[in-house]
Amino acid sequence: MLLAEALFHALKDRGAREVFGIPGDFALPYFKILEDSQILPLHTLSHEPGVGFAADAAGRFNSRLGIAAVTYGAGALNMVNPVAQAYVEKSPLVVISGAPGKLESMRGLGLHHQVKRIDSQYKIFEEITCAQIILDDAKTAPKLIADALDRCIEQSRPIYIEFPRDMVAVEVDPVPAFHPSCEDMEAARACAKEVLAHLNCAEKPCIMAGVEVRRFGLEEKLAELTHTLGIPVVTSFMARGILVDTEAPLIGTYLGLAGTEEVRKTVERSDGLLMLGVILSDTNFGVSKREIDMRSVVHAFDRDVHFAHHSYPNVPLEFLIEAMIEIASPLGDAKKLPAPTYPYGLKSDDSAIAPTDVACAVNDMFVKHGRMPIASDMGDCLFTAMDIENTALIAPGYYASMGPGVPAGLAIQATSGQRPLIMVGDGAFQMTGWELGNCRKYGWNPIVLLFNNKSWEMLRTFQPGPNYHDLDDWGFAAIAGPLGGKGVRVKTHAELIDALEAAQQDSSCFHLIEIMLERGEISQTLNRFVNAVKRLSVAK
Ligand SMILES: Cc1ncc(Cc2csc(CCOP(=O)(O)OP(=O)(O)O)c2C)c(N)n1
Ligand SMILES: [Mg+2]
Repeated sequence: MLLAEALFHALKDRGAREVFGIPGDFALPYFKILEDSQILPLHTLSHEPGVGFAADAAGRFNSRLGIAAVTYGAGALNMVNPVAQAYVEKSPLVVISGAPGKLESMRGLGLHHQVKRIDSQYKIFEEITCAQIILDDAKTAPKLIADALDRCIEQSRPIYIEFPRDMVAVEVDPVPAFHPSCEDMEAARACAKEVLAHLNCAEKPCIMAGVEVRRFGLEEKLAELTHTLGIPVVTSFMARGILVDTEAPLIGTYLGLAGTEEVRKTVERSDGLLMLGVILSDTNFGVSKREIDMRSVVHAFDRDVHFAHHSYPNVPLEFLIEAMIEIASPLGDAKKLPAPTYPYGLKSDDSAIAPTDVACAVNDMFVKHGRMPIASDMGDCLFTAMDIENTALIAPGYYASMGPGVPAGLAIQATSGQRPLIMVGDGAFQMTGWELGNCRKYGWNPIVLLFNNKSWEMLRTFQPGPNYHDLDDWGFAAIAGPLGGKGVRVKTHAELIDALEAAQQDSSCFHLIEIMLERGEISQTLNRFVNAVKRLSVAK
Protein backbone atom coordinates (compact mmCIF):
# COMPACT_ATOMS: atom_id res chain seq x y z
CA MET A 1 0.00 0.00 0.00
CA LEU A 2 0.99 3.67 -0.28
CA LEU A 3 2.98 5.03 2.65
CA ALA A 4 0.36 7.71 3.32
CA GLU A 5 -2.39 5.06 3.36
CA ALA A 6 -0.34 2.92 5.74
CA LEU A 7 0.02 5.92 8.06
CA PHE A 8 -3.71 6.75 8.00
CA HIS A 9 -4.67 3.10 8.58
CA ALA A 10 -2.29 2.95 11.55
CA LEU A 11 -3.83 6.11 13.03
CA LYS A 12 -7.34 4.74 12.59
CA ASP A 13 -6.39 1.31 13.98
CA ARG A 14 -5.07 3.09 17.11
CA GLY A 15 -8.30 5.00 17.67
CA ALA A 16 -8.05 8.23 15.68
CA ARG A 17 -11.46 9.27 14.38
CA GLU A 18 -10.64 12.28 12.19
CA VAL A 19 -7.93 14.65 11.03
CA PHE A 20 -7.90 18.43 11.51
CA GLY A 21 -5.70 20.34 9.11
CA ILE A 22 -4.67 23.10 6.74
CA PRO A 23 -2.67 22.04 3.64
CA GLY A 24 0.22 23.76 1.86
CA ASP A 25 2.27 22.79 -1.18
CA PHE A 26 4.56 20.53 0.86
CA ALA A 27 1.44 18.79 2.26
CA LEU A 28 -0.83 18.65 -0.80
CA PRO A 29 0.34 15.16 -1.87
CA TYR A 30 -0.59 13.49 1.43
CA PHE A 31 -3.78 15.56 1.78
CA LYS A 32 -4.86 14.24 -1.65
CA ILE A 33 -4.36 10.64 -0.54
CA LEU A 34 -6.22 11.39 2.72
CA GLU A 35 -9.19 12.66 0.74
CA ASP A 36 -9.09 9.92 -1.95
CA SER A 37 -8.62 7.06 0.51
CA GLN A 38 -11.44 8.14 2.85
CA ILE A 39 -9.66 6.29 5.67
CA LEU A 40 -10.22 9.22 8.06
CA PRO A 41 -12.46 12.29 7.58
CA LEU A 42 -10.64 15.61 7.16
CA HIS A 43 -11.87 18.82 8.82
CA THR A 44 -10.02 21.88 7.59
CA LEU A 45 -10.02 24.97 9.82
CA SER A 46 -8.82 28.51 9.25
CA HIS A 47 -5.61 28.97 11.24
CA GLU A 48 -3.09 26.41 12.48
CA PRO A 49 -3.42 27.33 16.19
CA GLY A 50 -7.08 26.32 15.81
CA VAL A 51 -6.03 23.08 14.09
CA GLY A 52 -3.71 22.20 16.96
CA PHE A 53 -6.22 23.06 19.69
CA ALA A 54 -8.97 21.11 17.89
CA ALA A 55 -6.87 17.99 17.30
CA ASP A 56 -5.66 18.09 20.92
CA ALA A 57 -9.24 18.37 22.17
CA ALA A 58 -10.49 15.48 20.02
CA GLY A 59 -7.79 13.27 21.54
CA ARG A 60 -8.62 14.37 25.09
CA PHE A 61 -12.35 13.94 24.64
CA ASN A 62 -12.08 10.39 23.27
CA SER A 63 -9.00 9.30 25.23
CA ARG A 64 -7.66 8.47 21.76
CA LEU A 65 -5.20 9.96 19.26
CA GLY A 66 -5.85 13.51 18.00
CA ILE A 67 -4.44 14.26 14.54
CA ALA A 68 -3.18 17.64 13.25
CA ALA A 69 -2.08 17.76 9.58
CA VAL A 70 -0.19 20.81 8.35
CA THR A 71 2.39 21.99 5.85
CA TYR A 72 6.07 22.63 6.46
CA GLY A 73 7.33 25.84 8.12
CA ALA A 74 4.55 28.40 8.03
CA GLY A 75 1.97 25.74 8.95
CA ALA A 76 3.76 23.57 11.48
CA LEU A 77 5.56 26.42 13.25
CA ASN A 78 2.27 28.27 13.49
CA MET A 79 1.10 25.38 15.68
CA VAL A 80 3.96 25.24 18.18
CA ASN A 81 1.95 26.79 21.02
CA PRO A 82 -0.96 24.29 20.91
CA VAL A 83 1.48 21.37 20.65
CA ALA A 84 3.40 22.70 23.66
CA GLN A 85 0.11 22.84 25.56
CA ALA A 86 -0.67 19.27 24.53
CA TYR A 87 2.76 18.18 25.74
CA VAL A 88 2.51 19.56 29.28
CA GLU A 89 -1.16 18.67 29.60
CA LYS A 90 -0.42 15.10 28.49
CA SER A 91 -2.50 14.90 25.35
CA PRO A 92 -1.86 12.20 22.67
CA LEU A 93 -1.58 14.58 19.71
CA VAL A 94 -0.05 13.43 16.42
CA VAL A 95 1.49 16.23 14.33
CA ILE A 96 1.93 15.37 10.65
CA SER A 97 3.91 17.96 8.70
CA GLY A 98 4.53 17.92 4.98
CA ALA A 99 8.17 18.56 4.07
CA PRO A 100 10.46 19.13 1.07
CA GLY A 101 11.37 16.06 -1.00
CA LYS A 102 14.85 14.53 -0.80
CA LEU A 103 16.19 16.06 -4.03
CA GLU A 104 14.80 19.58 -3.51
CA SER A 105 16.42 19.80 -0.11
CA MET A 106 19.78 19.00 -1.77
CA ARG A 107 19.73 21.70 -4.44
CA GLY A 108 21.51 24.17 -2.22
CA LEU A 109 18.70 26.71 -2.49
CA GLY A 110 16.94 28.22 0.48
CA LEU A 111 13.47 26.72 0.28
CA HIS A 112 10.29 28.71 0.94
CA HIS A 113 8.94 28.02 4.47
CA GLN A 114 12.44 26.87 5.53
CA VAL A 115 14.01 28.53 8.61
CA LYS A 116 17.72 28.33 9.44
CA ARG A 117 18.32 24.81 8.14
CA ILE A 118 16.18 22.08 6.57
CA ASP A 119 16.01 20.32 9.96
CA SER A 120 15.25 23.44 12.02
CA GLN A 121 11.57 22.52 12.30
CA TYR A 122 12.41 18.97 13.41
CA LYS A 123 14.62 20.42 16.18
CA ILE A 124 11.92 22.81 17.33
CA PHE A 125 9.44 19.93 17.64
CA GLU A 126 11.97 17.84 19.58
CA GLU A 127 11.32 20.21 22.48
CA ILE A 128 7.54 19.72 22.54
CA THR A 129 7.00 16.08 21.56
CA CYS A 130 7.98 12.71 23.03
CA ALA A 131 8.99 11.18 19.69
CA GLN A 132 9.96 12.52 16.25
CA ILE A 133 10.32 10.66 12.97
CA ILE A 134 11.06 11.51 9.32
CA LEU A 135 9.46 9.18 6.76
CA ASP A 136 12.34 9.19 4.23
CA ASP A 137 12.91 5.45 3.83
CA ALA A 138 10.22 3.04 2.60
CA LYS A 139 11.83 0.07 4.32
CA THR A 140 11.98 1.57 7.81
CA ALA A 141 8.89 3.81 7.70
CA PRO A 142 6.26 1.27 8.89
CA LYS A 143 8.22 0.31 12.02
CA LEU A 144 9.16 3.96 12.72
CA ILE A 145 5.48 4.91 12.56
CA ALA A 146 4.44 2.00 14.83
CA ASP A 147 7.03 2.81 17.49
CA ALA A 148 6.24 6.55 17.48
CA LEU A 149 2.47 6.02 17.68
CA ASP A 150 2.87 3.52 20.50
CA ARG A 151 4.95 6.05 22.48
CA CYS A 152 2.29 8.69 21.84
CA ILE A 153 -0.34 6.36 23.32
CA GLU A 154 1.69 5.06 26.26
CA GLN A 155 3.11 8.43 27.31
CA SER A 156 -0.03 10.35 26.26
CA ARG A 157 2.14 13.08 24.79
CA PRO A 158 2.43 14.57 21.27
CA ILE A 159 4.65 13.11 18.56
CA TYR A 160 6.02 14.70 15.36
CA ILE A 161 5.91 13.00 11.94
CA GLU A 162 7.76 14.76 9.10
CA PHE A 163 6.48 13.58 5.73
CA PRO A 164 8.63 14.50 2.67
CA ARG A 165 6.30 15.11 -0.24
CA ASP A 166 8.16 12.72 -2.57
CA MET A 167 7.53 9.79 -0.17
CA VAL A 168 3.74 9.81 0.25
CA ALA A 169 3.02 7.34 -2.58
CA VAL A 170 5.91 4.88 -2.21
CA GLU A 171 4.87 1.24 -1.71
CA VAL A 172 5.34 -0.05 1.85
CA ASP A 173 4.28 -2.88 4.12
CA PRO A 174 1.46 -2.15 6.54
CA VAL A 175 2.36 -0.52 9.85
CA PRO A 176 2.63 -3.13 12.65
CA ALA A 177 -0.25 -3.18 15.15
CA PHE A 178 -0.07 -1.52 18.56
CA HIS A 179 2.42 -3.33 20.76
CA PRO A 180 2.46 -2.30 24.43
CA SER A 181 5.89 -2.08 26.02
CA CYS A 182 6.40 -4.84 28.54
CA GLU A 183 4.53 -4.27 31.79
CA ASP A 184 5.11 -6.31 34.91
CA MET A 185 1.71 -7.11 36.44
CA GLU A 186 3.46 -8.71 39.40
CA ALA A 187 5.20 -5.41 40.15
CA ALA A 188 1.82 -3.70 39.89
CA ARG A 189 0.35 -6.18 42.38
CA ALA A 190 3.20 -5.64 44.83
CA CYS A 191 2.78 -1.90 44.46
CA ALA A 192 -1.01 -2.10 44.88
CA LYS A 193 -0.59 -4.05 48.09
CA GLU A 194 1.71 -1.38 49.53
CA VAL A 195 -0.59 1.46 48.39
CA LEU A 196 -3.62 -0.11 50.05
CA ALA A 197 -1.66 -0.78 53.23
CA HIS A 198 -0.68 2.90 53.22
CA LEU A 199 -4.31 3.99 52.85
CA ASN A 200 -5.40 1.49 55.49
CA CYS A 201 -3.02 2.97 58.06
CA ALA A 202 -4.22 6.53 57.41
CA GLU A 203 -6.90 8.11 59.56
CA LYS A 204 -7.96 10.46 56.72
CA PRO A 205 -7.19 8.74 53.41
CA CYS A 206 -8.15 10.58 50.25
CA ILE A 207 -7.72 10.01 46.52
CA MET A 208 -7.00 12.80 44.03
CA ALA A 209 -7.72 11.88 40.40
CA GLY A 210 -5.68 13.65 37.73
CA VAL A 211 -5.71 13.99 33.94
CA GLU A 212 -4.07 10.63 33.31
CA VAL A 213 -7.28 8.93 34.54
CA ARG A 214 -9.04 10.49 31.53
CA ARG A 215 -6.17 10.15 29.09
CA PHE A 216 -5.89 6.39 29.62
CA GLY A 217 -9.66 5.83 29.73
CA LEU A 218 -9.68 4.72 33.38
CA GLU A 219 -12.70 6.60 34.77
CA GLU A 220 -14.95 3.54 35.08
CA LYS A 221 -12.17 1.44 36.67
CA LEU A 222 -11.32 4.22 39.12
CA ALA A 223 -15.01 4.61 39.97
CA GLU A 224 -15.24 0.88 40.72
CA LEU A 225 -12.15 1.02 42.94
CA THR A 226 -13.13 4.15 44.86
CA HIS A 227 -16.72 3.01 45.39
CA THR A 228 -15.34 -0.12 47.03
CA LEU A 229 -12.86 1.83 49.16
CA GLY A 230 -15.51 4.36 50.22
CA ILE A 231 -13.00 7.16 50.85
CA PRO A 232 -13.25 10.77 49.55
CA VAL A 233 -12.30 11.37 45.92
CA VAL A 234 -11.42 14.78 44.53
CA THR A 235 -10.25 15.79 41.05
CA SER A 236 -7.35 18.13 40.42
CA PHE A 237 -8.15 21.47 38.72
CA MET A 238 -6.77 20.06 35.48
CA ALA A 239 -8.94 16.95 35.74
CA ARG A 240 -12.23 18.73 36.41
CA GLY A 241 -14.94 17.05 34.38
CA ILE A 242 -13.92 13.43 34.86
CA LEU A 243 -15.87 10.69 36.71
CA VAL A 244 -19.17 12.20 35.52
CA ASP A 245 -22.18 9.90 36.16
CA THR A 246 -20.01 7.28 37.84
CA GLU A 247 -20.33 5.72 41.32
CA ALA A 248 -17.06 7.32 42.47
CA PRO A 249 -17.60 9.14 45.80
CA LEU A 250 -16.53 12.47 44.27
CA ILE A 251 -16.69 15.36 46.75
CA GLY A 252 -15.38 18.07 44.42
CA THR A 253 -12.38 19.66 42.69
CA TYR A 254 -9.30 20.63 44.67
CA LEU A 255 -8.57 24.34 44.13
CA GLY A 256 -6.72 25.05 47.37
CA LEU A 257 -7.85 28.34 48.88
CA ALA A 258 -9.78 29.13 45.69
CA GLY A 259 -12.11 26.18 46.22
CA THR A 260 -14.43 25.01 48.99
CA GLU A 261 -13.00 24.71 52.51
CA GLU A 262 -14.36 21.17 52.85
CA VAL A 263 -12.43 19.90 49.84
CA ARG A 264 -9.33 21.87 50.79
CA LYS A 265 -9.24 20.47 54.33
CA THR A 266 -9.95 16.92 53.13
CA VAL A 267 -6.87 17.08 50.87
CA GLU A 268 -4.47 19.21 52.91
CA ARG A 269 -5.19 17.45 56.19
CA SER A 270 -5.07 13.95 54.76
CA ASP A 271 -2.44 11.67 56.23
CA GLY A 272 -2.81 9.28 53.32
CA LEU A 273 -3.25 11.11 50.00
CA LEU A 274 -3.12 8.91 46.91
CA MET A 275 -2.63 11.00 43.75
CA LEU A 276 -3.46 9.05 40.59
CA GLY A 277 -2.30 10.62 37.34
CA VAL A 278 -2.02 14.11 38.84
CA ILE A 279 0.33 16.73 37.35
CA LEU A 280 2.29 18.49 40.12
CA SER A 281 1.77 22.00 38.73
CA ASP A 282 1.26 25.47 40.16
CA THR A 283 -2.28 25.58 38.79
CA ASN A 284 -3.11 22.36 40.60
CA PHE A 285 -1.32 23.23 43.86
CA GLY A 286 -0.26 26.87 43.65
CA VAL A 287 -2.89 28.13 46.07
CA SER A 288 -2.66 25.40 48.67
CA LYS A 289 -3.06 26.97 52.10
CA ARG A 290 -0.87 24.28 53.58
CA GLU A 291 1.96 22.63 51.69
CA ILE A 292 0.89 19.06 51.12
CA ASP A 293 3.28 16.81 53.01
CA MET A 294 4.67 14.69 50.18
CA ARG A 295 6.07 12.22 52.73
CA SER A 296 2.54 10.94 53.30
CA VAL A 297 1.62 11.06 49.61
CA VAL A 298 1.69 8.20 47.09
CA HIS A 299 1.98 9.70 43.60
CA ALA A 300 1.34 7.59 40.49
CA PHE A 301 2.30 9.55 37.37
CA ASP A 302 4.09 9.00 34.04
CA ARG A 303 4.17 5.21 34.61
CA ASP A 304 6.02 5.43 37.96
CA VAL A 305 4.61 5.16 41.49
CA HIS A 306 6.44 7.27 44.07
CA PHE A 307 6.33 6.71 47.82
CA ALA A 308 8.14 8.90 50.34
CA HIS A 309 11.46 7.14 50.00
CA HIS A 310 11.12 4.65 47.13
CA SER A 311 9.41 4.15 43.76
CA TYR A 312 8.03 1.42 41.53
CA PRO A 313 9.20 2.11 37.95
CA ASN A 314 7.15 1.25 34.82
CA VAL A 315 3.84 0.53 36.54
CA PRO A 316 1.20 1.99 34.18
CA LEU A 317 -1.74 3.63 35.95
CA GLU A 318 -4.12 1.10 34.38
CA PHE A 319 -2.17 -1.81 35.85
CA LEU A 320 -2.02 -0.21 39.30
CA ILE A 321 -5.76 0.45 39.41
CA GLU A 322 -6.53 -3.06 38.11
CA ALA A 323 -4.28 -4.58 40.77
CA MET A 324 -5.88 -2.47 43.50
CA ILE A 325 -9.37 -3.54 42.39
CA GLU A 326 -8.30 -7.17 42.78
CA ILE A 327 -7.59 -6.79 46.51
CA ALA A 328 -9.50 -3.66 47.63
CA SER A 329 -11.88 -3.77 50.59
CA PRO A 330 -13.94 -0.95 52.21
CA LEU A 331 -12.02 1.67 54.20
CA GLY A 332 -15.04 3.92 54.61
CA ASP A 333 -18.68 4.38 53.64
CA ALA A 334 -19.16 6.12 50.27
CA LYS A 335 -22.79 6.90 51.14
CA LYS A 336 -21.72 9.14 54.04
CA LEU A 337 -19.50 11.36 51.89
CA PRO A 338 -20.82 14.83 50.86
CA ALA A 339 -21.63 15.46 47.20
CA PRO A 340 -20.53 18.74 45.56
CA THR A 341 -23.08 21.59 45.57
CA TYR A 342 -23.78 23.99 42.69
CA PRO A 343 -25.92 27.16 42.26
CA TYR A 344 -29.39 26.78 40.67
CA GLY A 345 -32.50 28.90 40.26
CA LEU A 346 -31.38 32.13 38.58
CA LYS A 347 -34.26 34.63 38.83
CA SER A 348 -35.47 35.94 35.48
CA ASP A 349 -35.28 39.67 36.20
CA ASP A 350 -33.52 42.84 35.02
CA SER A 351 -30.48 42.42 37.24
CA ALA A 352 -27.09 42.84 35.63
CA ILE A 353 -25.20 39.61 34.99
CA ALA A 354 -22.22 38.46 37.08
CA PRO A 355 -20.10 35.45 36.04
CA THR A 356 -21.56 33.25 38.79
CA ASP A 357 -25.05 34.02 37.40
CA VAL A 358 -23.89 32.42 34.13
CA ALA A 359 -23.02 29.21 35.98
CA CYS A 360 -26.41 29.29 37.68
CA ALA A 361 -28.24 29.77 34.37
CA VAL A 362 -26.27 26.96 32.75
CA ASN A 363 -27.04 24.61 35.66
CA ASP A 364 -30.73 25.45 35.28
CA MET A 365 -30.46 24.77 31.54
CA PHE A 366 -28.78 21.41 32.19
CA VAL A 367 -31.59 20.41 34.55
CA LYS A 368 -34.16 21.22 31.86
CA HIS A 369 -32.38 20.02 28.71
CA GLY A 370 -29.65 17.68 29.90
CA ARG A 371 -25.95 18.23 30.47
CA MET A 372 -23.65 19.26 27.60
CA PRO A 373 -19.89 18.75 27.26
CA ILE A 374 -18.03 22.03 27.80
CA ALA A 375 -15.00 23.49 26.06
CA SER A 376 -13.60 26.43 27.99
CA ASP A 377 -10.90 28.93 27.12
CA MET A 378 -8.48 30.46 29.60
CA GLY A 379 -9.94 33.45 31.46
CA ASP A 380 -12.63 33.96 34.07
CA CYS A 381 -14.87 31.70 31.96
CA LEU A 382 -12.78 28.75 33.19
CA PHE A 383 -13.12 29.75 36.84
CA THR A 384 -16.84 30.26 36.29
CA ALA A 385 -17.01 26.69 34.92
CA MET A 386 -16.04 25.45 38.41
CA ASP A 387 -19.54 26.46 39.56
CA ILE A 388 -21.21 24.45 36.79
CA GLU A 389 -22.24 20.91 37.70
CA ASN A 390 -19.69 18.27 36.83
CA THR A 391 -19.71 17.52 33.11
CA ALA A 392 -17.07 16.63 30.53
CA LEU A 393 -14.74 19.64 30.36
CA ILE A 394 -11.88 20.37 27.94
CA ALA A 395 -9.82 23.33 29.16
CA PRO A 396 -6.18 24.57 29.31
CA GLY A 397 -5.92 24.14 33.05
CA TYR A 398 -2.13 24.03 33.29
CA TYR A 399 -0.28 25.46 30.30
CA ALA A 400 -3.12 28.00 30.29
CA SER A 401 -2.92 29.25 26.72
CA MET A 402 -5.74 31.36 25.39
CA GLY A 403 -7.35 30.16 22.17
CA PRO A 404 -8.50 26.54 22.69
CA GLY A 405 -12.11 27.34 23.64
CA VAL A 406 -13.82 27.58 20.25
CA PRO A 407 -11.63 25.07 18.35
CA ALA A 408 -11.99 22.54 21.18
CA GLY A 409 -15.76 22.93 21.12
CA LEU A 410 -15.82 22.29 17.37
CA ALA A 411 -13.64 19.23 17.91
CA ILE A 412 -15.98 17.82 20.57
CA GLN A 413 -18.83 17.98 18.07
CA ALA A 414 -16.73 16.68 15.16
CA THR A 415 -15.46 13.68 17.09
CA SER A 416 -18.49 12.78 19.18
CA GLY A 417 -21.53 14.33 17.50
CA GLN A 418 -22.49 15.92 20.82
CA ARG A 419 -23.56 19.59 20.82
CA PRO A 420 -21.01 21.42 22.99
CA LEU A 421 -21.23 24.45 25.23
CA ILE A 422 -18.28 26.78 24.59
CA MET A 423 -17.19 29.31 27.23
CA VAL A 424 -14.79 32.01 26.09
CA GLY A 425 -13.75 35.54 27.04
CA ASP A 426 -13.69 38.42 24.57
CA GLY A 427 -9.88 38.47 24.52
CA ALA A 428 -9.58 34.78 23.68
CA PHE A 429 -12.43 35.02 21.16
CA GLN A 430 -10.45 37.69 19.31
CA MET A 431 -7.75 35.03 18.83
CA THR A 432 -9.56 31.91 17.61
CA GLY A 433 -13.30 32.61 17.84
CA TRP A 434 -13.44 33.09 14.08
CA GLU A 435 -13.17 29.32 13.61
CA LEU A 436 -16.96 29.43 14.17
CA GLY A 437 -17.11 30.38 10.48
CA ASN A 438 -16.37 26.71 9.72
CA CYS A 439 -19.50 25.44 11.50
CA ARG A 440 -21.88 25.81 8.57
CA LYS A 441 -19.88 23.60 6.16
CA TYR A 442 -19.63 20.81 8.74
CA GLY A 443 -23.09 21.24 10.29
CA TRP A 444 -21.70 22.06 13.76
CA ASN A 445 -24.00 24.03 16.08
CA PRO A 446 -22.31 24.84 19.40
CA ILE A 447 -23.81 27.17 21.97
CA VAL A 448 -21.14 29.81 22.64
CA LEU A 449 -21.13 31.88 25.85
CA LEU A 450 -18.89 34.87 25.18
CA PHE A 451 -17.97 36.68 28.39
CA ASN A 452 -17.59 40.25 27.12
CA ASN A 453 -16.12 42.51 29.80
CA LYS A 454 -14.18 44.47 27.16
CA SER A 455 -11.08 43.54 29.08
CA TRP A 456 -8.20 41.19 29.70
CA GLU A 457 -9.84 40.99 33.11
CA MET A 458 -7.82 38.14 34.58
CA LEU A 459 -4.68 40.20 34.08
CA ARG A 460 -6.34 43.28 35.53
CA THR A 461 -7.14 41.37 38.73
CA PHE A 462 -3.42 40.69 39.14
CA GLN A 463 -2.34 44.16 38.03
CA PRO A 464 -5.05 46.83 38.48
CA GLY A 465 -4.41 50.17 36.82
CA PRO A 466 -2.85 50.02 33.35
CA ASN A 467 -5.09 50.82 30.40
CA TYR A 468 -3.60 48.09 28.28
CA HIS A 469 -6.09 45.67 29.86
CA ASP A 470 -8.92 47.62 28.22
CA LEU A 471 -10.36 46.05 25.07
CA ASP A 472 -12.67 47.76 22.63
CA ASP A 473 -16.26 46.59 22.23
CA TRP A 474 -16.20 44.54 19.02
CA GLY A 475 -19.95 43.88 18.95
CA PHE A 476 -19.47 40.13 18.58
CA ALA A 477 -23.17 39.21 18.49
CA ALA A 478 -23.65 41.18 15.27
CA ILE A 479 -20.84 39.24 13.60
CA ALA A 480 -22.40 35.81 14.23
CA GLY A 481 -24.86 36.07 11.31
CA PRO A 482 -22.30 36.60 8.54
CA LEU A 483 -20.30 33.71 10.03
CA GLY A 484 -23.31 31.41 9.58
CA GLY A 485 -24.79 31.50 13.09
CA LYS A 486 -27.12 33.56 15.24
CA GLY A 487 -25.93 36.10 17.81
CA VAL A 488 -27.55 37.96 20.65
CA ARG A 489 -26.18 40.42 23.19
CA VAL A 490 -27.55 39.98 26.73
CA LYS A 491 -27.25 42.31 29.72
CA THR A 492 -29.79 40.99 32.24
CA HIS A 493 -30.67 37.70 33.90
CA ALA A 494 -33.91 37.50 31.91
CA GLU A 495 -32.18 38.10 28.58
CA LEU A 496 -29.57 35.42 29.40
CA ILE A 497 -32.20 32.85 30.36
CA ASP A 498 -34.22 33.58 27.21
CA ALA A 499 -31.13 33.40 24.98
CA LEU A 500 -30.13 30.01 26.38
CA GLU A 501 -33.64 28.67 25.85
CA ALA A 502 -33.74 30.02 22.29
CA ALA A 503 -30.42 28.36 21.53
CA GLN A 504 -31.68 25.07 22.93
CA GLN A 505 -34.78 25.31 20.74
CA ASP A 506 -32.78 26.00 17.56
CA SER A 507 -30.19 23.42 16.51
CA SER A 508 -29.91 24.76 12.95
CA CYS A 509 -26.65 26.66 13.55
CA PHE A 510 -24.25 27.90 16.22
CA HIS A 511 -25.65 30.38 18.73
CA LEU A 512 -23.35 33.08 20.06
CA ILE A 513 -24.64 34.58 23.31
CA GLU A 514 -22.57 37.71 24.02
CA ILE A 515 -22.83 38.24 27.78
CA MET A 516 -22.04 41.83 28.75
CA LEU A 517 -20.15 42.02 32.06
CA GLU A 518 -18.85 45.03 33.93
CA ARG A 519 -15.09 45.35 34.18
CA GLY A 520 -14.08 44.23 37.65
CA GLU A 521 -17.03 41.82 37.88
CA ILE A 522 -15.30 38.44 38.31
CA SER A 523 -16.35 34.98 39.48
CA GLN A 524 -16.12 34.06 43.13
CA THR A 525 -13.61 31.35 42.27
CA LEU A 526 -11.30 33.73 40.40
CA ASN A 527 -11.65 36.23 43.22
CA ARG A 528 -10.60 33.61 45.80
CA PHE A 529 -7.79 32.47 43.47
CA VAL A 530 -6.34 35.97 43.05
CA ASN A 531 -6.66 36.78 46.78
CA ALA A 532 -4.95 33.49 47.63
CA VAL A 533 -2.09 34.13 45.20
CA LYS A 534 -1.62 37.63 46.62
CA ARG A 535 -1.81 36.39 50.22
CA LEU A 536 0.58 33.49 49.64
CA SER A 537 3.07 35.62 47.70
CA VAL A 538 3.21 38.06 50.63
CA ALA A 539 3.37 35.26 53.24
CA LYS A 540 6.49 33.59 51.68
C1 LIG B 1 -2.03 32.92 23.94
C2 LIG B 1 -2.01 33.66 25.24
N1 LIG B 1 -1.58 34.96 25.28
C3 LIG B 1 -1.56 35.64 26.47
C4 LIG B 1 -1.96 35.05 27.64
C5 LIG B 1 -1.96 35.82 28.95
C6 LIG B 1 -3.37 36.04 29.48
C7 LIG B 1 -3.93 35.26 30.46
S1 LIG B 1 -5.52 35.69 30.80
C8 LIG B 1 -5.51 36.94 29.68
C9 LIG B 1 -6.75 37.77 29.46
C10 LIG B 1 -7.87 36.95 28.92
O1 LIG B 1 -8.88 37.86 28.49
P1 LIG B 1 -10.32 37.29 28.14
O2 LIG B 1 -11.16 38.44 27.74
O3 LIG B 1 -10.22 36.19 27.18
O4 LIG B 1 -10.85 36.67 29.51
P2 LIG B 1 -11.08 37.48 30.88
O5 LIG B 1 -9.78 37.53 31.59
O6 LIG B 1 -12.10 36.65 31.62
O7 LIG B 1 -11.60 38.84 30.54
C11 LIG B 1 -4.29 37.01 29.01
C12 LIG B 1 -4.00 38.00 27.93
C13 LIG B 1 -2.36 33.69 27.57
N2 LIG B 1 -2.74 32.98 28.68
N3 LIG B 1 -2.39 33.02 26.36
MG1 LIG C 1 -12.39 39.68 28.82
